[in-house]
Amino acid sequence: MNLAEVKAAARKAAYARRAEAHGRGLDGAAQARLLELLAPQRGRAISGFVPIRTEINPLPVMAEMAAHGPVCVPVIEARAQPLLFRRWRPGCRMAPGPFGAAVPVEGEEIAPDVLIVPLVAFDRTGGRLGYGGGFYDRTLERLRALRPTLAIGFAYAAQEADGLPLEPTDQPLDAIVTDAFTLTF
Ligand SMILES: Nc1nc2c(c(=O)[nH]1)N(C=O)[C@@H](CNc1ccc(C(=O)N[C@@H](CCC(=O)O)C(=O)O)cc1)CN2
Ligand SMILES: Nc1ncnc2c1ncn2[C@@H]1O[C@H](COP(=O)(O)OP(=O)(O)OP(=O)(O)O)[C@@H](O)[C@H]1O
Repeated sequence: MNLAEVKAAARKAAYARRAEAHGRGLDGAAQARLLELLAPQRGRAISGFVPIRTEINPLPVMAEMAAHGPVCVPVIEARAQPLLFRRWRPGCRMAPGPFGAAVPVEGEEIAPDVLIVPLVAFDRTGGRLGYGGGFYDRTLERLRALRPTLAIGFAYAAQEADGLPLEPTDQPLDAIVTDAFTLTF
Protein backbone atom coordinates (compact mmCIF):
# COMPACT_ATOMS: atom_id res chain seq x y z
CA MET A 1 0.00 0.00 0.00
CA ASN A 2 1.23 3.51 -0.76
CA LEU A 3 0.73 6.41 1.64
CA ALA A 4 -2.56 7.54 0.09
CA GLU A 5 -3.94 4.01 0.37
CA VAL A 6 -2.81 3.65 3.98
CA LYS A 7 -4.48 6.99 4.79
CA ALA A 8 -7.66 5.94 3.01
CA ALA A 9 -7.77 2.68 4.97
CA ALA A 10 -7.15 4.44 8.32
CA ARG A 11 -9.87 6.97 7.42
CA LYS A 12 -12.40 4.28 6.61
CA ALA A 13 -11.75 2.32 9.80
CA ALA A 14 -11.90 5.41 12.02
CA TYR A 15 -15.05 6.59 10.27
CA ALA A 16 -16.78 3.35 11.31
CA ARG A 17 -15.61 3.71 14.93
CA ARG A 18 -16.80 7.32 14.98
CA ALA A 19 -20.25 6.29 13.71
CA GLU A 20 -20.40 3.70 16.51
CA ALA A 21 -19.55 6.27 19.19
CA HIS A 22 -21.99 8.87 17.82
CA GLY A 23 -25.38 8.97 19.54
CA ARG A 24 -24.18 7.20 22.67
CA GLY A 25 -24.46 10.31 24.83
CA LEU A 26 -20.70 10.94 24.93
CA ASP A 27 -20.75 14.54 23.70
CA GLY A 28 -21.45 16.13 27.12
CA ALA A 29 -18.32 14.72 28.74
CA ALA A 30 -16.19 15.86 25.82
CA GLN A 31 -17.77 19.32 25.83
CA ALA A 32 -16.97 19.75 29.55
CA ARG A 33 -13.31 18.87 28.90
CA LEU A 34 -13.13 21.24 25.95
CA LEU A 35 -14.60 24.08 27.97
CA GLU A 36 -12.00 23.48 30.70
CA LEU A 37 -9.14 23.56 28.19
CA LEU A 38 -10.52 26.70 26.53
CA ALA A 39 -11.21 28.67 29.74
CA PRO A 40 -7.78 30.40 29.70
CA GLN A 41 -8.37 31.36 26.03
CA ARG A 42 -11.51 33.42 26.75
CA GLY A 43 -11.58 36.61 24.68
CA ARG A 44 -9.30 35.28 21.94
CA ALA A 45 -10.70 34.56 18.46
CA ILE A 46 -11.84 30.94 18.40
CA SER A 47 -13.02 28.84 15.49
CA GLY A 48 -15.43 25.98 16.01
CA PHE A 49 -17.38 23.94 13.50
CA VAL A 50 -20.95 23.01 12.73
CA PRO A 51 -21.00 19.22 12.98
CA ILE A 52 -21.75 17.12 9.91
CA ARG A 53 -22.34 13.39 9.55
CA THR A 54 -21.30 11.70 12.83
CA GLU A 55 -18.93 14.41 14.11
CA ILE A 56 -18.95 15.20 17.82
CA ASN A 57 -20.86 18.40 18.65
CA PRO A 58 -18.90 21.47 19.81
CA LEU A 59 -21.82 23.96 19.49
CA PRO A 60 -22.59 24.33 23.26
CA VAL A 61 -18.91 25.10 23.91
CA MET A 62 -18.86 27.63 21.09
CA ALA A 63 -21.98 29.30 22.53
CA GLU A 64 -20.31 29.62 25.94
CA MET A 65 -17.09 31.01 24.43
CA ALA A 66 -19.09 33.49 22.32
CA ALA A 67 -20.07 35.28 25.54
CA HIS A 68 -16.39 36.19 26.04
CA GLY A 69 -14.97 36.81 22.59
CA PRO A 70 -15.37 36.28 18.84
CA VAL A 71 -16.25 32.79 17.60
CA CYS A 72 -16.16 31.80 13.93
CA VAL A 73 -16.68 28.73 11.72
CA PRO A 74 -14.90 27.56 8.54
CA VAL A 75 -16.10 28.49 5.08
CA ILE A 76 -14.70 26.72 2.01
CA GLU A 77 -13.64 29.26 -0.59
CA ALA A 78 -12.35 26.87 -3.20
CA ARG A 79 -10.82 23.43 -3.57
CA ALA A 80 -7.10 23.32 -2.64
CA GLN A 81 -7.35 26.68 -0.86
CA PRO A 82 -7.14 27.45 2.87
CA LEU A 83 -10.43 27.85 4.72
CA LEU A 84 -11.80 31.28 5.57
CA PHE A 85 -13.60 31.86 8.85
CA ARG A 86 -16.83 33.79 9.34
CA ARG A 87 -18.15 35.19 12.61
CA TRP A 88 -20.69 32.89 14.27
CA ARG A 89 -23.11 33.73 17.05
CA PRO A 90 -25.57 31.41 18.81
CA GLY A 91 -28.76 31.39 16.74
CA CYS A 92 -27.27 33.33 13.80
CA ARG A 93 -28.79 32.79 10.35
CA MET A 94 -27.15 29.83 8.58
CA ALA A 95 -27.25 28.44 5.04
CA PRO A 96 -25.91 25.15 3.60
CA GLY A 97 -22.29 25.38 2.43
CA PRO A 98 -20.23 23.03 0.23
CA PHE A 99 -19.94 19.46 1.62
CA GLY A 100 -23.00 19.91 3.81
CA ALA A 101 -21.63 22.02 6.67
CA ALA A 102 -23.83 25.06 7.36
CA VAL A 103 -22.19 28.51 7.24
CA PRO A 104 -23.39 31.85 8.61
CA VAL A 105 -25.23 33.91 5.99
CA GLU A 106 -23.45 37.09 7.10
CA GLY A 107 -20.64 38.06 9.45
CA GLU A 108 -17.14 39.46 9.28
CA GLU A 109 -14.11 37.41 8.31
CA ILE A 110 -11.99 36.44 11.31
CA ALA A 111 -8.50 34.93 11.65
CA PRO A 112 -8.76 32.57 14.63
CA ASP A 113 -6.02 32.28 17.30
CA VAL A 114 -7.45 29.00 18.56
CA LEU A 115 -9.09 26.34 16.38
CA ILE A 116 -11.39 23.56 17.48
CA VAL A 117 -10.58 21.12 14.68
CA PRO A 118 -12.91 18.40 13.38
CA LEU A 119 -11.28 15.14 12.39
CA VAL A 120 -11.82 11.56 11.32
CA ALA A 121 -8.82 9.98 13.13
CA PHE A 122 -6.06 11.10 15.53
CA ASP A 123 -3.08 9.42 17.13
CA ARG A 124 -1.24 9.81 20.47
CA THR A 125 1.37 12.15 18.97
CA GLY A 126 -1.05 14.79 17.66
CA GLY A 127 -1.34 13.35 14.16
CA ARG A 128 -4.67 13.97 12.45
CA LEU A 129 -6.66 12.75 9.47
CA GLY A 130 -9.59 14.76 8.07
CA TYR A 131 -11.80 14.05 5.09
CA GLY A 132 -8.86 14.29 2.71
CA GLY A 133 -9.27 17.78 1.29
CA GLY A 134 -6.17 19.13 2.99
CA PHE A 135 -8.24 22.16 4.09
CA TYR A 136 -7.16 22.31 7.73
CA ASP A 137 -3.54 21.50 6.82
CA ARG A 138 -3.38 24.45 4.44
CA THR A 139 -5.24 26.70 6.86
CA LEU A 140 -3.04 25.91 9.87
CA GLU A 141 0.09 26.31 7.79
CA ARG A 142 -1.02 29.79 6.79
CA LEU A 143 -2.15 30.87 10.26
CA ARG A 144 0.98 29.49 11.94
CA ALA A 145 3.21 31.42 9.51
CA LEU A 146 1.69 34.62 10.92
CA ARG A 147 1.53 33.92 14.66
CA PRO A 148 1.28 31.20 17.29
CA THR A 149 -1.92 29.27 16.64
CA LEU A 150 -3.46 26.62 18.84
CA ALA A 151 -5.11 23.64 17.12
CA ILE A 152 -7.31 21.51 19.36
CA GLY A 153 -8.65 18.28 17.89
CA PHE A 154 -12.15 17.44 19.14
CA ALA A 155 -13.29 13.83 18.70
CA TYR A 156 -14.59 10.67 20.30
CA ALA A 157 -11.91 8.61 22.05
CA ALA A 158 -12.90 5.80 19.67
CA GLN A 159 -11.38 7.79 16.80
CA GLU A 160 -7.86 7.16 18.09
CA ALA A 161 -5.67 5.27 15.63
CA ASP A 162 -2.26 3.71 16.15
CA GLY A 163 0.53 5.70 14.49
CA LEU A 164 -1.19 7.44 11.60
CA PRO A 165 0.79 7.72 8.37
CA LEU A 166 1.74 11.40 8.10
CA GLU A 167 2.99 13.58 5.26
CA PRO A 168 5.17 16.71 5.53
CA THR A 169 2.09 18.85 4.82
CA ASP A 170 0.13 17.37 7.75
CA GLN A 171 -0.16 20.02 10.47
CA PRO A 172 0.08 18.61 14.00
CA LEU A 173 -2.51 19.21 16.71
CA ASP A 174 -1.49 20.98 19.94
CA ALA A 175 -4.11 19.13 21.96
CA ILE A 176 -6.81 16.51 21.61
CA VAL A 177 -10.01 16.53 23.63
CA THR A 178 -12.28 13.48 23.74
CA ASP A 179 -15.09 12.12 25.90
CA ALA A 180 -12.50 10.08 27.84
CA PHE A 181 -9.29 12.16 28.00
CA THR A 182 -7.46 15.34 27.08
CA LEU A 183 -3.97 15.17 25.58
CA THR A 184 -1.69 18.20 25.23
CA PHE A 185 1.55 18.22 23.27
N1 LIG B 1 -18.09 20.18 10.44
C1 LIG B 1 -17.13 20.37 9.58
N2 LIG B 1 -17.09 21.48 8.87
C2 LIG B 1 -16.10 21.67 7.97
C3 LIG B 1 -15.08 20.73 7.80
C4 LIG B 1 -15.13 19.54 8.57
O1 LIG B 1 -14.27 18.66 8.48
N3 LIG B 1 -16.17 19.42 9.45
N4 LIG B 1 -14.07 20.97 6.89
C5 LIG B 1 -12.78 20.53 6.96
O2 LIG B 1 -12.03 20.54 6.03
C6 LIG B 1 -14.44 21.79 5.75
C7 LIG B 1 -15.30 20.90 4.88
N5 LIG B 1 -14.45 19.96 4.28
C8 LIG B 1 -14.80 18.78 3.73
C9 LIG B 1 -13.94 18.24 2.82
C10 LIG B 1 -14.26 17.07 2.18
C11 LIG B 1 -15.43 16.42 2.48
C12 LIG B 1 -15.79 15.17 1.80
O3 LIG B 1 -16.93 14.76 1.83
N6 LIG B 1 -14.85 14.49 1.17
C13 LIG B 1 -15.12 13.28 0.44
C14 LIG B 1 -13.86 12.78 -0.19
C15 LIG B 1 -13.29 13.79 -1.12
C16 LIG B 1 -12.02 13.33 -1.79
O4 LIG B 1 -11.39 12.35 -1.33
O5 LIG B 1 -11.65 13.99 -2.75
C17 LIG B 1 -15.66 12.19 1.33
O6 LIG B 1 -15.33 12.17 2.55
O7 LIG B 1 -16.44 11.38 0.82
C18 LIG B 1 -16.29 16.96 3.42
C19 LIG B 1 -15.97 18.13 4.05
C20 LIG B 1 -15.13 23.01 6.23
N7 LIG B 1 -16.16 22.74 7.18
N1 LIG C 1 -0.14 23.05 2.86
C1 LIG C 1 -0.39 22.31 1.78
N2 LIG C 1 0.03 22.68 0.57
C2 LIG C 1 -0.22 21.92 -0.51
N3 LIG C 1 -0.87 20.75 -0.46
C3 LIG C 1 -1.30 20.33 0.72
C4 LIG C 1 -1.09 21.08 1.90
N4 LIG C 1 -1.65 20.40 2.93
C5 LIG C 1 -2.18 19.29 2.40
N5 LIG C 1 -1.98 19.23 1.08
C6 LIG C 1 -2.41 18.16 0.17
O1 LIG C 1 -3.82 18.00 0.30
C7 LIG C 1 -4.17 16.62 0.10
C8 LIG C 1 -5.04 16.11 1.22
O2 LIG C 1 -4.34 16.14 2.45
P1 LIG C 1 -4.72 15.19 3.67
O3 LIG C 1 -5.03 13.81 3.20
O4 LIG C 1 -3.68 15.37 4.71
O5 LIG C 1 -6.10 15.90 4.14
P2 LIG C 1 -6.82 15.83 5.56
O6 LIG C 1 -5.91 16.29 6.65
O7 LIG C 1 -7.41 14.49 5.71
O8 LIG C 1 -7.98 16.88 5.29
P3 LIG C 1 -8.41 18.22 6.04
O9 LIG C 1 -7.16 18.95 6.44
O10 LIG C 1 -9.22 18.94 5.01
O11 LIG C 1 -9.25 17.82 7.17
C9 LIG C 1 -2.86 15.85 0.04
O12 LIG C 1 -2.62 15.53 -1.31
C10 LIG C 1 -1.83 16.83 0.57
O13 LIG C 1 -0.57 16.61 -0.04
